[in-house]
Amino acid sequence: MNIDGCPTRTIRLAADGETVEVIDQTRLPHEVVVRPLASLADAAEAIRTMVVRGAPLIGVTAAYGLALAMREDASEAGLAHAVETLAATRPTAVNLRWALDRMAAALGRPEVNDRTAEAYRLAAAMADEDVETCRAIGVHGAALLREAHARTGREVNVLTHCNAGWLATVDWGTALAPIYVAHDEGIPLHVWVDETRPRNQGAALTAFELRQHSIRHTIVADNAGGHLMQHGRVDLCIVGSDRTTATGDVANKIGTYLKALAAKDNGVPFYAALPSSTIDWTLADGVAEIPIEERPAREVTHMTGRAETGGIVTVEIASPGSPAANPAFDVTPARLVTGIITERGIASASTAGLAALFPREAGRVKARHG
Ligand SMILES: CSC[C@@H](O)[C@@H](O)C(=O)COP(=O)(O)O
Repeated sequence: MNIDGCPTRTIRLAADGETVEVIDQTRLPHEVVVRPLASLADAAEAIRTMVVRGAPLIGVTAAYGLALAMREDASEAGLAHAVETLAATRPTAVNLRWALDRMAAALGRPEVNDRTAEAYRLAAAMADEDVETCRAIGVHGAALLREAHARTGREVNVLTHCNAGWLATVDWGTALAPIYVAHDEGIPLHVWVDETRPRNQGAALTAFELRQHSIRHTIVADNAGGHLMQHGRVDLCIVGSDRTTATGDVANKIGTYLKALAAKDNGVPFYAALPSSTIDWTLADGVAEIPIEERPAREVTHMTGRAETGGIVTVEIASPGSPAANPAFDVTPARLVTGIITERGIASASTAGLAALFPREAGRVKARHG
């Protein structure tokens, strides 16, 4: 995608061929700052502090983090330490574990004699693969928007939560990819952007992306979705996911579940868009089994933004001294999900639906579990 007309990816290699460069998402939408990552510690810190965020981008950053780590210590112990350090950064997005397992298996092969070079090669391939996967999600999902437009004959209203756009991946995004593809085809669209408290990924990042791409959108308070759906102002919801079970339960940013409940009550189709790397084939019950990240209370009690006078400021918005809790994700049960948009097509949110699109992956787990 583009920032101010320049084609941009969220992560790339610097001119020295070793340092990794990422867009610092804690500074958006006010400033576009490229941050260099030069070590394992830098990569882990960038994921933990959400300089980079979004499940697919977390996975690719972890892959590059392993490449940076191999420069420091390419031994067996060095690899194990790097995997452990990166895996501990954020618990919910399974793409992190997926990327690390894939990298560790490839780097552990006896025929690999230069682990550093191989790690950079694999990380770059993973980044390219992510772009292709997300583009395919866009192509499949755009069919839903095309159909909605053909059915209604007017602008299609989509509601999305958090940021599952190109900033959350290497390019294109997941939930926003169908919106980009459909918009580029000329389908008239308007996106309701949930602000997404507490970190405001919707108001800050999704709105930034849509504005850069000249797509009509309106930021709404998180609590507005139900009201908009009751009044027929949402044709469909599309969200991303950080981990989806083999049975179709979808973990995504906190607040997603409430939108799905409102959608069910109002007959509004509710889709999750995700690459197959987000499916945790080992899990069957999302509510019971998906680990939910607890983030600092300060993200709830304080807010960061640009002061009307210019600089970036953090202000306290809560009653001083009151305790706050900050579960960062929730799980939407499969029964509330109309369909799952993947790189291979749209599946029903069920074991059979996902297995039909990904028979090999589903089969491997079945075999492992007997
Ligand atoms: C394509 S990204 C899908 C999800 O990762 C996204 O919806 C989300 O919840 C991101 O959460 P974040 O805490 O900003 O990393």
